[in-house]
Amino acid sequence: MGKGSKDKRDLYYRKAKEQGYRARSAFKLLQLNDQFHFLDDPNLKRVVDLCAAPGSWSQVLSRKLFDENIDTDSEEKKIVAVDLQPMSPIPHVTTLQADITHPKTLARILDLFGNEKADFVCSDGAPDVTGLHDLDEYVQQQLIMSALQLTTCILKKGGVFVAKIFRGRDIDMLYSQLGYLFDKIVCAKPRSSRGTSLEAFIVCLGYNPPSSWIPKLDVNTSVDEFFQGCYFNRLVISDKLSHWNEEERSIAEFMACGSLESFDSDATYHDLPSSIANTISSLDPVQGPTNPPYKKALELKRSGKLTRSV
Ligand SMILES: C[S@@+](CC[C@H](N)C(=O)[O-])C[C@H]1O[C@@H](n2cnc3c(N)ncnc32)[C@H](O)[C@@H]1O
Repeated sequence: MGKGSKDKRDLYYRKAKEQGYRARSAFKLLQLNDQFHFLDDPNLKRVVDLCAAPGSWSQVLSRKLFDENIDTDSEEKKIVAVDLQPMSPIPHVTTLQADITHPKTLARILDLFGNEKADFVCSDGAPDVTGLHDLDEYVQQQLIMSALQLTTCILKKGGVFVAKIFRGRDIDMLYSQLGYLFDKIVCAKPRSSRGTSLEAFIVCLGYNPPSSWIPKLDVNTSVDEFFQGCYFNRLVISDKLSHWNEEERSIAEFMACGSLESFDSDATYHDLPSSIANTISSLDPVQGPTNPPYKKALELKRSGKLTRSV
């Protein structure tokens, strides 16, 4: 594959570089926002981007809050981006290299917000895949739960939470549990997210937990323990079987996002207007990797010290 051929095959990859975004995922958040307008609220002040590296979602947040909404008081606005990996600086974004599952991370974010709650939290988290399908699915679910736990500790009432999910076997359960904490849950699929992938995004609008429920961030808490108190009066598990009550199944509304004119991420465009097709030349990445695992090997190779142990 020649340099630049990905520029032609994946138009979102190309568009990201043209518009100065570090990753094509920027368009997922932009297309979600086109549908739900959560970033167009002029009162948006404190925003958290979980699992943020390399930072294209943070770039979108920075542009929306500071470049487009210049009329509102920028003194009060704050964006905090958290990732295990280091991130190169982004204007108006405070980056934390930290694990979202660790309670100290929550304390650090609250500290940066002066103990005020956040208006919006998003998470595009994905763990490293092992290839063992069941293990990967389990770790992904744990990461979503951690993002949710952290969010419930930091989000203001009425706030919005957006997170990447994979529509696996048990996803209905997550939708119904989220329904206890938010006014509305939508499962959204932006056009820039490949149709062939199970990836989708839950958009949770109007944080509104039961008044007696206490949020907690603890990786050792089981899902049942976490939601304890939410089910009050809504779900009863009984040993005695009474007559069958047909309970409404909780299925999140599904919504495709992104205008029909936007590119389809699964399509190969053979018929780009020649004015575009002929001018496409490869563009350099917007931001090189900060500390890739292969960095040391490259340095050794350049200095002729790379040896292979047999
Ligand atoms: C798909 S990338 C995020 C892309 C980002 N939204 C963007 O637009 O540039 C997923 C990220 O999740 C991060 N991650 C995975 N587990 C994490 C954890 N426990 N704490 C913090 N970050 C985590 C990974 O380091 C990775 O950078």
